[in-house]
Amino acid sequence: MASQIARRLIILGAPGSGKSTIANRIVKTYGMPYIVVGDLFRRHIQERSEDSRTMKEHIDKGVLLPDDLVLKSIADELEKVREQGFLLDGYPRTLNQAEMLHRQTKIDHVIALNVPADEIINRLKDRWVHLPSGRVYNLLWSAPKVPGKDDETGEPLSQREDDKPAIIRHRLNTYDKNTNPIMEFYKKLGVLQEFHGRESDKIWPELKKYLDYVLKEPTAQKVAA
Ligand SMILES: Nc1nc2c(ncn2[C@@H]2O[C@H](COP(=O)(O)OP(=O)(O)O)[C@@H](O)[C@H]2O)c(=O)[nH]1
Ligand SMILES: Nc1ncnc2c1ncn2[C@@H]1O[C@H](COP(=O)(O)OP(=O)(O)O)[C@@H](O)[C@H]1O
Repeated sequence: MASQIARRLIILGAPGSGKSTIANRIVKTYGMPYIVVGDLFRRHIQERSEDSRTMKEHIDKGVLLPDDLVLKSIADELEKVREQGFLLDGYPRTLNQAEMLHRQTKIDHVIALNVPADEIINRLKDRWVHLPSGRVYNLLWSAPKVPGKDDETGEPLSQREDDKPAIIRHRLNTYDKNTNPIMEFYKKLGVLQEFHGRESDKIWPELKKYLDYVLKEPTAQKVAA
């Protein structure tokens, strides 16, 4: 079912909490454009485009990229989907990013995944990705049909540099440091909804019930004429 009115959604969560996994189910169910900030940077790095060196240096060490570079990178993508609405994954990661976005684009719903850290660390050691598409697999939980190969293209899967345990711990610390001010920001705006759990298959039914309700409500931003 595609939502008829532009809805602007954000999915928040720690690295490895299942944002991409859940976001793909949201996109399949409600049919809105899906912007994955991390994949955007990985594409820049693969294409060796402008700023790709800075991006690679930061990402391989699990260090957040400068706020202004991030907003510059996603501005064009958001502009392209302003009318249809979108699901944004991987932004904001700092309060400043949330405030900068709020000045440009009002967000209708913020979905926050809350998954225990031990569960996340356990998952990420088995995360394999198909870099060109951003498709995500897990050797124990959602393995590819052919080991090491992407289900759709048959191209090789790889593990991300920043999924190494030491880098993950750093990224989780960064997330813990930054997340409360961002959650408070969206709580004050009355758009935050948190979902707690250890498994995406348990979080999804509750999240879908919530979205079925809110996406039917005509509360979304009237698309600017
Ligand atoms: N064991 C397990 N793995 C999961 C679950 N949900 C997602 N994953 C896997 O955990 C890893 C992180 O999920 P991902 O969607 O990439 O999280 P993101 O970093 O927040 O986008 C991937 O390998 C997923 O396939 C789950 O409920 N259980
Ligand atoms: N909004 C952002 N602000 C700053 N850096 C970011 C942002 N989003 C992604 N990055 C950079 O890209 C890396 C990978 O992000 P992402 O693919 O979203 O990780 P995950 O899917 O594991 O949460 C981050 O560790 C960070 O270095």
